[in-house]
Amino acid sequence: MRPPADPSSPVGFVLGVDLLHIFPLEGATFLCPADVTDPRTSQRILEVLPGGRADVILSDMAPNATGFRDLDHDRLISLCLTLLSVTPDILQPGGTFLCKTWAGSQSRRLQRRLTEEFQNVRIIKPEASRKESSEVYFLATQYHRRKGTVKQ
Ligand SMILES: C[S@@+](CC[C@H](N)C(=O)[O-])C[C@H]1O[C@@H](n2cnc3c(N)ncnc32)[C@H](O)[C@@H]1O
Repeated sequence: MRPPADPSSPVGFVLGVDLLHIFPLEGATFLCPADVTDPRTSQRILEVLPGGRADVILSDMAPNATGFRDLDHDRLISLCLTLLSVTPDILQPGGTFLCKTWAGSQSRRLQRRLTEEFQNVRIIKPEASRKESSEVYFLATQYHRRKGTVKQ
């Protein structure tokens, strides 16, 4: 997501990416079908984003649930880590990363990785998220890249 340079202007740039077809939505651009785990998708995102950078990466991605809680958790964490691995190419320094997870044993691993790259990392449970669901979101702000990461 790229908010307007002039805050009084209501126009930003929103780019949606999904494996599935997304119906057109006024004011948004979509890359679909596109798999964020495919390096060609990062390339396409860079080509479409104005200035080649996003201020916010927001992920509600989830794999199709198998019903095996641990497996589903691991697959979703892996998806979040893959997305995090492309942030050096896409996210503006100072930017924000929000991703959905299902709570489980690998959550700490994701949290650790986020803490290496962002100044602030919080776990949030939005009001709209059902209380009985294990869904929680990681909100990471003030992106500074991992020490030693060199942008190509
Ligand atoms: C919980 S749904 C999100 C739905 C969407 N936020 C909405 O309100 O319609 C999870 C979405 O993640 C997408 N997804 C899962 N794995 C993906 C991947 N590797 N690349 C891109 N999208 C993926 C799925 O196709 C699905 O549409």
